[in-house]
Amino acid sequence: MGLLVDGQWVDKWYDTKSTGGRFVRTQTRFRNWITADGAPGPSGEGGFPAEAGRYHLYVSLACPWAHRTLIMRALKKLEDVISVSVVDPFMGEEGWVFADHAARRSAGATADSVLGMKRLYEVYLAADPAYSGRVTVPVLWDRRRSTIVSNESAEIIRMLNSAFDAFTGEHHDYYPPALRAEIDAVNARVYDSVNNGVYKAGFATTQDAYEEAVAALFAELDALEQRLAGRQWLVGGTLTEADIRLFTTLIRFDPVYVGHFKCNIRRIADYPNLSLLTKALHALPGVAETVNLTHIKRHYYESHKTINPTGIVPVGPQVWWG
Ligand SMILES: N[C@@H](CCC(=O)N[C@@H](CS)C(=O)NCC(=O)O)C(=O)O
Repeated sequence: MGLLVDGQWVDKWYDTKSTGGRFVRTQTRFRNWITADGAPGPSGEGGFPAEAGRYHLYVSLACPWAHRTLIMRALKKLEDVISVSVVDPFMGEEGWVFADHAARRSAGATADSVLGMKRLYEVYLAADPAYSGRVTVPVLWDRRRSTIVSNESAEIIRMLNSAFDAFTGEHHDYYPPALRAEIDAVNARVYDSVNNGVYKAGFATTQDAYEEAVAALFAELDALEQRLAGRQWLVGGTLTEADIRLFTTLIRFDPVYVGHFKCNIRRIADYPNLSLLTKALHALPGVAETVNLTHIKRHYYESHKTINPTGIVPVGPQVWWG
């Protein structure tokens, strides 16, 4: 695991010394938007019009942020419009690598079918030879301009939701204007305490930082459980991106976050309403195919050597969501 500094790969774990043992996520760098007509989006520059066969997603099946993009691609039926490459689940000293370069190839991982690179950081360097920063998935690549459109999952799912309607028969809006304020409010809480909260607990290097993160995480899970009493979805009686964003953490929770990240006050299986939400999303057409428990468990337990030095991957738990 590492990062690029002025175009050079440096093998380095997260630095929590300067932040009192707290894990602080860095800001995402490529922030352009694909739009229906190529007009600029809320950030970045224009010139990325929606087209079939032009854009490519680099993902990890282990990663909850990348998982959002795969779910949105499946729900919007964009499989034939946007292609995908999948990195190997093990993130070692070279960071994310593609299947043909992996030490122990895992079913479901692929080669880089666009650029033929061995390592994901080479894709970043193809976009910017002097790039400095973390090399994360997901990455949305533009074949035409040979650059990265975006590496911010929250924005990529909105592009997939709204820009490609001319190329799909599936027009459900997962971020409808009338619900945006409420979706944004739910997303903000879920992001801070749950999606990122599990990482804050797991990557903490002081007892205080860990306990603070776990307390906030379970307070928010308890609040979400209450919110879901008598309703199927988080916002507005309809499936929205807020549900998708919560789901990718929920599905990893019992198999990984309870043990590996020590988020063990309760399991999601102990929350009836959160369990129902997990099952409902998993049952949607195309979603189960985006869930790969082998990649999920292998990535976390094998890659984070400071947390799990033996690299042993637990056998359980039994799957309860479908
Ligand atoms: N803000 C990014 C975060 C993505 C992210 O952190 N991905 C993780 C995998 S779960 C990653 O690639 N980490 C590599 C690293 O930090 O070096 C997003 O949501 O798209």
